[in-house]
Amino acid sequence: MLQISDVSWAVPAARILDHVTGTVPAGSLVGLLGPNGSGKTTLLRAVAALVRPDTGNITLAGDDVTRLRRLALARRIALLAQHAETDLDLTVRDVVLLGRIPHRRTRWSDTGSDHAAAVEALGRVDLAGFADRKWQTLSGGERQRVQLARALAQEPELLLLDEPTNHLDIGHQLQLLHLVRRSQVTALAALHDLNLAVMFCDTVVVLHHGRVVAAGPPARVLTPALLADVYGVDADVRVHDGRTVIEFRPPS
Ligand SMILES: Nc1ncnc2c1ncn2[C@@H]1O[C@H](COP(=O)(O)OP(=O)(O)OP(=O)(O)O)[C@@H](O)[C@H]1O
Repeated sequence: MLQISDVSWAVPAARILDHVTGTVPAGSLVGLLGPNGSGKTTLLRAVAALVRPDTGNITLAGDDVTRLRRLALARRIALLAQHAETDLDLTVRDVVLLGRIPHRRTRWSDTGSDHAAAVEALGRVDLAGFADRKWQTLSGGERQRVQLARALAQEPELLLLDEPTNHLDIGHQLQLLHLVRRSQVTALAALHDLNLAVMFCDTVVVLHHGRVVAAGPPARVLTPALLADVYGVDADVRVHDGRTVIEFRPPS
């Protein structure tokens, strides 16, 4: 379980995270929602121990993430960042194998099981035939799926996803979140698409100006009043065949 307790972080000009508290129970998928600039990426980076909170703490299965050594962190937490780019001349296989580095006994050699984990992860993201392709030749959506394969090959205890459906067509958006759910990995995902959050997340946490303004099951949290307050949009929330669907109206 991930526990975030009363976390604040500020830069000289602004408080970016303001007393944020929340949990991600083991095996659940929690959606981190909120408008642009509300603090989602910063919170994910704090959970990955890339940002050190000024106050509060973050624990994974009881261990303070800021006290974990780099290798332990890399074994336990995978971060699928928003803009994972490289200029290196890597193949898809090389990129996915990066996820295995924290598990190697020696630093330099891939084992048969590393290769098997990489091939299996590529199959799971629907890119089985791509192992020898050059990273630079992939489309944006293919790159995103390779990065997910890298994160899955890492076999983390916690998966952090920063807008993972960026660049993906609707079929692959649904497939990616379905895959995360089915893998039963404990996951925290920053999402902009609120209907995807309703469809796949066990609970959501809504950030606004760095504060948690609502948390709970998505269908209960995402009311028209909240969407108006936080996103400034006019929306209807309907239930069709037992599924909650959010319909947005154009600004008047
Ligand atoms: N190192 C920094 N120095 C100054 N401001 C920062 C720093 N890091 C983040 N911010 C600011 O903090 C706010 C929150 O940024 P963050 O990237 O966490 O938002 P977000 O919710 O992920 O946004 P988006 O949906 O646009 O990706 C933004 O206003 C950003 O400009």
